[in-house]
Amino acid sequence: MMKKALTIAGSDSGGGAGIQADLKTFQELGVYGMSALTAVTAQNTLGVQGVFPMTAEAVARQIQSVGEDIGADAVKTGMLFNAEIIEVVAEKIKELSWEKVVIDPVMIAKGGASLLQQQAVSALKKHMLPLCLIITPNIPEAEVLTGMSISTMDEKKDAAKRIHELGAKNVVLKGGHDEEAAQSVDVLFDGRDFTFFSSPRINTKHTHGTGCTFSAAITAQLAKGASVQEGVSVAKEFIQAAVANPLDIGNGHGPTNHWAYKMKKESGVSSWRESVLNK
Ligand SMILES: Nc1ncnc2c1ncn2[C@@H]1O[C@H](COP(=O)(O)OP(=O)(O)O)[C@@H](O)[C@H]1O
Ligand SMILES: Cc1ncc(COP(=O)(O)OP(=O)(O)O)c(N)n1
Repeated sequence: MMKKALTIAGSDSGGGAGIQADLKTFQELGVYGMSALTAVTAQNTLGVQGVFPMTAEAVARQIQSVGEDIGADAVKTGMLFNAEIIEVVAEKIKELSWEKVVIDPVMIAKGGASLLQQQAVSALKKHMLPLCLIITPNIPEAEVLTGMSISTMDEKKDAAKRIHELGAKNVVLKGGHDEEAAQSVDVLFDGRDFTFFSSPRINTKHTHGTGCTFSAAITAQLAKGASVQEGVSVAKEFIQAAVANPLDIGNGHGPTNHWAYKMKKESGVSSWRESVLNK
């Protein structure tokens, strides 16, 4: 039976992040993808040129339409933009009794554009964190959620514990912003133990949408019945392949390569370029 995943997130017209990244990732991991749009962004690899939020009513209606007919085996949230949208999303998740919920607490795009109003952070903490199975903050987002500054591994572990105390059952503190490190290390805290997911850091500017893709891959795996640990492990492999095989699209921070993981798995070759060139 086909497994289904829903993304509740913003649209990235450039196709590298937001619902576009999520749906590509769901498809590549063999899961039927659905979307409830929270905002339309005019965006490309150079930055965000405009943000046009949906009404809270429109967001609620989309989620209800999916829930009352199709259903979802797992759900992720990305850009939620304002407190009104956050409140209706939380309401709908409760009403529909969805439990496999992954929150990517999207706040600021790489170019600096705000994708979450500052006054909505407390709504995110109050309404969304207690509902989620996994939250996947990057370092700046974890700093906002905890109010602490994070640079050392001890600080990362401390921050993960504090976010867990806010109600998130599992916290994956991502290491992509640790630019000096040789390894990109994501720290998972499940309320008791820490697990470290480490991969060589790739020196590239084409990392647009890494967080969306990573959290969508976890969601797809959860939809198929994976445990939290298994889901994060596959997501880490997925994003590593996607970053390691850039597509060179646009003039700025280009998207990652959503085909790379599956091509690598299916062809057995180590790089996506190798598999394409051999065809
Ligand atoms: N240059 C890189 N090399 C390898 N992995 C990376 C790189 N940049 C990000 N990642 C991985 O991509 C995922 C998203 O991380 P991050 O960039 O911190 O999130 P966000 O896009 O939300 O800022 C994590 O698994 C992280 O380890
Ligand atoms: C519509 C939309 N949603 C989310 C993001 C942020 O995506 P992320 O994966 O964190 O990647 P960067 O923006 O940091 O490259 C976005 N840009 N747009």
